[in-house]
Amino acid sequence: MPGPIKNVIVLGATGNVGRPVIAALAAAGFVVTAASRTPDQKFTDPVKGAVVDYNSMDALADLFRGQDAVIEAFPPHVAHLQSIIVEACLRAGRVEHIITPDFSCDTFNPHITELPLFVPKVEAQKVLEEKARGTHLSWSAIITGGWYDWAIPLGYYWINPGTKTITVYGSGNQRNSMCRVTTAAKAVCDILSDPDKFKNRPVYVADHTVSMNELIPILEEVRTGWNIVKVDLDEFVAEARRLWEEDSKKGVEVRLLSPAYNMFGTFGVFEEKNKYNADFERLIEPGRANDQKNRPQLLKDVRHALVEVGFLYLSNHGIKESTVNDLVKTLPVLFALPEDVKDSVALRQSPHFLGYSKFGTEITARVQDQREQFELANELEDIYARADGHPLYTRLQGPNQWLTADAMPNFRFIVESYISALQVVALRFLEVVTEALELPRDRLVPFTGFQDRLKLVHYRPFVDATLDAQSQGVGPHKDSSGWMTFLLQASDPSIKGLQALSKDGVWLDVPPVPGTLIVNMGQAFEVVTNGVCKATTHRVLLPPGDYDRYSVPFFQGVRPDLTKRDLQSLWEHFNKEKWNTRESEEGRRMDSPFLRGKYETWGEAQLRTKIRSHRDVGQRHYADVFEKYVNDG
Ligand SMILES: O=C(O)CCC(=O)C(=O)O
Ligand SMILES: [Fe+2]
Repeated sequence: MPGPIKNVIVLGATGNVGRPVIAALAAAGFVVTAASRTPDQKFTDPVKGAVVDYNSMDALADLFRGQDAVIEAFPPHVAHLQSIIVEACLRAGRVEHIITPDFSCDTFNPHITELPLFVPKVEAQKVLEEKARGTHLSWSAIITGGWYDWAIPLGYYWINPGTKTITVYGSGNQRNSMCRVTTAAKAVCDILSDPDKFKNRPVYVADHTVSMNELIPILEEVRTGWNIVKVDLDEFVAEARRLWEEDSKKGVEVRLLSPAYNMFGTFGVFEEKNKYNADFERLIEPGRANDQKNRPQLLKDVRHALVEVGFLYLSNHGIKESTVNDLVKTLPVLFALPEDVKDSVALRQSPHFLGYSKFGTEITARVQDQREQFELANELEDIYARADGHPLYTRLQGPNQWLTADAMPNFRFIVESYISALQVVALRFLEVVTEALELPRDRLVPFTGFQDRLKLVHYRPFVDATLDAQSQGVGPHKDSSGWMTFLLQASDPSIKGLQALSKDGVWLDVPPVPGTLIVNMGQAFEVVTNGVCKATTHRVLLPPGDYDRYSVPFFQGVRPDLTKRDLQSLWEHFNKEKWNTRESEEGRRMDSPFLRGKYETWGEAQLRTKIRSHRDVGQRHYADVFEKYVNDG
């Protein structure tokens, strides 16, 4: 039996698969080296950055020395390197396990080589098996289907929210399995934690298996006005063949960028008889919800907390202690930086409202809040700037502003690891919530968006504050930007401040409990559940004294293109007679204005809220709509 896997090197570290895999591995406690062909300054301790040179066997073997596992997260067109990599693993001596660069369609299907884009991958797999046979080296291939989470917002998928187009290939009845990148990243961790269980075989991982004809009514419930385009599959594959041959005649080498490549991939997904195993639902490994014994009690508790209470503590959430501790330790250092350093990433510079806001710039319930904060999000491309045709609110999405590594070494890595870990927790928790509210599996996931936001917050009471005149950390509010909030109270447990408004209208302390996160619902969740689950009103009131309080709320994203009608699509399920619920008078006054407001999409309402609360950003980056949003009552 090989020893447990600890040291892991990821090849293709900067890609769409590499980055989340690295963050998930580091969050799970593996010692990670991130290797890419060009030097990348982004990886800092504890993740080690490294440059990989596939032309030198010696250099490669050196790089692998001391590693227990190699993850190949590069695109499959680099798979001809497999022979060199396996050789280097064997020379390095200790490497026990390789995860191959599949992360796509089922390359173990016997018909797959009919789709020429997969041929190099299949050949690489053959080489791997030949070379590893009889050695201590084992491997796993992760089959995921399409990456719908990053592909859909970019319009790369057959659902294109930018152009509001759904393309249906053939009958539309073919089901296919599809995956989120974070789910695959979690699978990498699961496999490396128990490699024997998964060794020398494909592992099937996916979040959903659906057909276009099943998906269209769901998409239409969530948002109307889709333009549906039908494509004849025979003509489509004939055209793919023609383009592929034309490329061959021209001597095209990097096929990944040519249309024929994607067309064959699409055909593989929509072939009518599942010849290429695009629907692999029956093969998906359990992995989720393995604590069946306690499930009924858990569901009861969660339902009670959501409907009757509004706030809950989440323990045993599975986030690695060091991921939380690294962040907690960073906060005092971060906020102690000189004001000009913090201001180098000022929020006002960012059209995405991501950056630093100093003390006293925020007002809640007409009183100035006593806090400073950094707003961050999972790193997304600024698609609004990149291509025409996206609605203005998509501009909320975009890259973070990072402090330089000199000012804050490791900062980016610590934050990204935490965000990745929280994304996984939030999705797992949503599965429990869905079941607790008696909804079909995956029914709530379509309400969640692609951008999750994180705030790092620092509070200080006024020096002259008294018990009668306490400082307002943040005034009473319901969270507006998230679907669910997962809050980390990141100071000593003796430091209080957070309070929630009970159903009877009494402010209750919500003290920090080590090892837990506090979960509360956001305004969109309240609307979707027809008010059955109230977004609880809360505030931070700082008792007088000389201390600092730190907190880190993570706001799970809401899909910005949701309309009022979309948000009401579950109201029949959440009918008020069946689901008894109540709220205090003060809480009711906090109600979400979205349904009453005049804005059609959630994203536009969000943009309006952001512009109104950060007017400097609004004037600077949204001059055309500034007056309209600020003066609309
Ligand atoms: O700092 C806290 O504990 C709560 C922060 C909060 O409610 C918010 O920023 O929305
Ligand atoms: Fe809040």
